[in-house]
Amino acid sequence: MLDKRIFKFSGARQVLVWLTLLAGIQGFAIIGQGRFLSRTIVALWQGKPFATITNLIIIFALAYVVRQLMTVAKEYVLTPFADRVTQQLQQALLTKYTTLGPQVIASEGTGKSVTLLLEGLTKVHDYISLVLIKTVDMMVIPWIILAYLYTIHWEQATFLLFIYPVIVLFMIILGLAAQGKADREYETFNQLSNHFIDSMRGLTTLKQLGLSKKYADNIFEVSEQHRVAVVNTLKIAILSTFALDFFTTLSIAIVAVFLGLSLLDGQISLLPALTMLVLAPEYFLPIRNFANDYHATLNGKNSLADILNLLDQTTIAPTSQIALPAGWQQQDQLTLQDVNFTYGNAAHATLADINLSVKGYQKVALIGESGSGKSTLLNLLGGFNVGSGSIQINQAPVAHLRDQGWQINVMTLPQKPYIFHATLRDNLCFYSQTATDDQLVQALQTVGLMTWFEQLPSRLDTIIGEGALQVSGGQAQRLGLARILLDDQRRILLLDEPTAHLDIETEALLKEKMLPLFEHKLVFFATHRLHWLKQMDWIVVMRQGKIVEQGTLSDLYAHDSYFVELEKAMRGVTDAKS
Ligand SMILES: Nc1ncnc2c1ncn2[C@@H]1O[C@H](COP(=O)(O)OP(=O)(O)OP(=O)(O)O)[C@@H](O)[C@H]1O
Repeated sequence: MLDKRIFKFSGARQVLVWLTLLAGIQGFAIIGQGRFLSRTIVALWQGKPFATITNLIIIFALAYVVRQLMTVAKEYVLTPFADRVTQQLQQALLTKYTTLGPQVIASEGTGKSVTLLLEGLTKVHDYISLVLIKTVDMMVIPWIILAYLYTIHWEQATFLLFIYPVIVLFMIILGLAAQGKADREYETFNQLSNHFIDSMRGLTTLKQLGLSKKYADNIFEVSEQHRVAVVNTLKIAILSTFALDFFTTLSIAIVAVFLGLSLLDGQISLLPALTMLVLAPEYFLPIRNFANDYHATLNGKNSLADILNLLDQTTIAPTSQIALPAGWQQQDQLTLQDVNFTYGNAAHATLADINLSVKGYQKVALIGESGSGKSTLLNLLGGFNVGSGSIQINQAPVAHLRDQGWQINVMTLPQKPYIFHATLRDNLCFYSQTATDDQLVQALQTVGLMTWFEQLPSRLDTIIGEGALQVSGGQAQRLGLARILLDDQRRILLLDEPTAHLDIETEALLKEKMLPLFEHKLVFFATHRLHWLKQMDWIVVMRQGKIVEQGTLSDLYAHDSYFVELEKAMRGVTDAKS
């Protein structure tokens, strides 16, 4: 039940010491409560004066209050710790997602990532709040009570001692079964989250393909699987609660029978027998509480394990070793030698033996069939992917390009620039935080968005993006371009098929705006559209993660090369478009 990694969090040991201390006091309070309740009953039985009984009742009440106060105190100690840990985990998780990049979201699933960050953390909070108290109670209270019971009647105490491991064994067996069911429940829950988000995102496509009904059925099926998994976990939970209650009640009944027989035989007097009988259920109570909450905390435990496993994934921390004080300049040179890169879950290297050298304001096209590794190489050049091999900037070796000195020079324009749910102003001031409103409007004019802009209700303050004013693919692309236009510092441009989803007219219009942007910049341009190649200085041809050819366009045409073969194939596709 207890994930030992909880103890790695700062303050966990102090919390544990406090909980042990409070549980100890509570153990004594329980004994006091049992002892004085028994004495009161015996005094009543013996018909003692009311004054004697009042004192006994007062002490019993005091013990009861101390017991309850300890419960409150334990929560008082634990809740700030659980709050702090959850907050730390949330921060660490967000940082990790940012450092690991979009690949990790893609491999985990957006739905799961979102539920982990929202619901998962709440479950972890509940788990920490419950698990530590219950575990400490179970480790401390029964043994204090048992030690006291030994002073009363050692035979019955020994019986209670021996029955305890049997109950623990039983609990472990049922716990393992419950863990299996809860794992299945957790798995189906994550599947459901991912399916749901996927279907929501792809709703337009599903509608167009007439598959929305099929997907709705699919979601229903997964939610049914989840429902069955939840019910199965509940069945085990109810069964184990029932079994545990049965065993503990039976044990107490056996103790009661033997105490009764001893009373009849005159081997024990009423007070110790009654104290024993009152305290026997208290002896079993912590383990029953532990078992009852065990099932309630299993999902929290799984979420915690998932979060900690994700946090344990190695990430390469950003460095700040690369010095380009004046930004990327005409004389600067970047060299990649035998660079390899493998995605975490892939069996083979996605990029292999990459050798590439670029200088100054070169325009470099990356071409190759789909899946050949163009985007992966662009991500490596942007410092998102970190591979192995040698990288040099101006002949000085650098560990990787996840470096602030490098990344501060880089701008990217992807296939579909992401439009944040924010004002148009915030969406534009991406690379240039200090741009004035006039500059923003000028940029919108340059990318041909003036007519659209003039119709916006609050102009630059209009909220755009999901859940607000929607923009078309072409408009998003133009906004992405405007982001780049507004920056006059960064001189390295990474473009990942920025016009792939645009019609040929929009592309032609945008090309006009884009080409001047390429001046005085180092440009890496991944594309399937051949007409861009004429404007490029250097062409890198990729195939199955390798650079198979590189050179100027005329160099490549001069040989009967893979490029010519690829070009023919691409022309077959693009001729229809261009
Ligand atoms: N996050 C990822 N995890 C594992 N493998 C990945 C991941 N992203 C891409 N790949 C794999 O890496 C290979 C190269 O993909 P990449 O996206 O770089 O190709 P590409 O040339 O840009 O393709 P396209 O022209 O279709 O965009 C593919 O086989 C792809 O399946």
